[in-house]
Amino acid sequence: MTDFSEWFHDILEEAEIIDSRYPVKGMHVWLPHGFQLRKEILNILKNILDRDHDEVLFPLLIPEGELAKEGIHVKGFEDEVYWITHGGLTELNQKLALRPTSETAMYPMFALWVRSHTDLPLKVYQTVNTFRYETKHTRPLIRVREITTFTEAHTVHSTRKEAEEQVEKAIEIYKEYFDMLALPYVITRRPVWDKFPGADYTMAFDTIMPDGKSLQIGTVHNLGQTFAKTFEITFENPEGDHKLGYQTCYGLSDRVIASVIGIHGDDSGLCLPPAVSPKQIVIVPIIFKKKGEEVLEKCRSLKSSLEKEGFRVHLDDRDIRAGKKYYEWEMRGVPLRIEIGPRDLEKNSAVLSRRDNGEKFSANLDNICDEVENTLKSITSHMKEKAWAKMNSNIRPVEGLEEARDEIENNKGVISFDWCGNEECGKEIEEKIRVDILGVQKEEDGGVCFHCSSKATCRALLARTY
Ligand SMILES: Nc1ncnc2c1ncn2[C@@H]1O[C@H](COS(=O)(=O)NC(=O)[C@@H](N)CS)[C@@H](O)[C@H]1O
Ligand SMILES: [Mg+2]
Ligand SMILES: [Zn+2]
Repeated sequence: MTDFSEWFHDILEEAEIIDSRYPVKGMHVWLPHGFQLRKEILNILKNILDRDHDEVLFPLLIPEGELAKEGIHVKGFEDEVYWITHGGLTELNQKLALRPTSETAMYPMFALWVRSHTDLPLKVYQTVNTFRYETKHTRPLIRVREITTFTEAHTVHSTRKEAEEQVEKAIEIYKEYFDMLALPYVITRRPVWDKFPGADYTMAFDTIMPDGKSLQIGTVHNLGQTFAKTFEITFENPEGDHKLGYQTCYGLSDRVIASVIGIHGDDSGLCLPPAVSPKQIVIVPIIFKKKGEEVLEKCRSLKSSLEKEGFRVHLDDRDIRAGKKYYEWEMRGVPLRIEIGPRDLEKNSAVLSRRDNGEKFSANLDNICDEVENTLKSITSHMKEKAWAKMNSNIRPVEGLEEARDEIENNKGVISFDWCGNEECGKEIEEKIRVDILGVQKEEDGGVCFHCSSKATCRALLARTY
């Protein structure tokens, strides 16, 4: 883990997450193990969104005319959009964009769907691949050109207040989601120069990767009425007047998977939160000459009773050394290993071994399901505590720009500081010490800006970012 970038690339290969040899830069193949991890991570999110959103699916291709309608939005994406110009040998009379995100695919349809206030609030989401011709250094899962796991939610409301409330609800959804993945985060309001193109304001979730650089792992945008005006998303209110809708959208990507791998991983490999590990438990029979068959029998019945409880279990009965199995399943991040040998048969017990802290203890087979349930729960809370403690130790308050420069040069991580909030001061800070201002963490009067010494209006965060 001393060289995180190398560790990250190596583990993606060794744990068979993706194959990055695909011959298009920034696009990779999901391998079976990685695809299962991605599926479990997506399931958690879908179960939360499905409570009060409808899942939909929009076309990948967006006519140039629609994409170009919202000036600020298209300006923000114009150098990232992939274009389709031909169908076979026939040149298309209108270029088609591969969606970089789906506002301009969805909102012409929202204009057809939304007629009356009774059609609101409209709350849909889709999990699709989106395409962005990223010119900065691409990295698997972190900065890709095909964002394969892009979950975007889009909502329409009848009042500004309700849209603002939806932004808060989306923030709660992301908190619940990241908590289940034991991922720590800071939440800030992005500076105006770094908000989503076309949004009134952007709330962002950032985490800190092991190399001290921050990674934006989720964003929630209040779109106000900008897109409603452009795409004529209007509704008839109870008094019969035609009003413009108020919108929000929020999104997550492959970066969530990158964070689960990077933040919880260690020098033994992956360390997966039980909620998303493709296999939560691996049973390893300790076979000697005598009693081999009985041990295997016991392992099989243990597997089926755990599976009946809904756990994802693998029985590794390959004829290879147990040590080799331990290495492999620890590298693949399985949270809990259960060993059963002849001695355990006599005592009707098994040895449980935790991947997160290496703890080994024996448990009675009669109440093994409760033992497993409780152990997996304590693994999740331990992983969460550990990750939050590490992140919080990497957020340091400083009094001045030079101190911030030293901190960032020596430790990277996140710096918190008193800020005046205005643009040219913020941009000067970013240029002078080569950082990004993540944004405002808390509105807070009193104190002076740590750079320009004018009145501070907030507590803000800055970092070197991906
Ligand atoms: N090139 C990329 N590779 C991986 N993830 C990315 C990439 N670009 C953006 N993301 C992730 O996608 C999230 C949503 O993207 S976004 O531009 O901020 N927001 C939107 O596109 C809005 N339509 C909400 S879905 C970001 O928070 C970031 O975590
Ligand atoms: Mg971008
Ligand atoms: Zn200032």
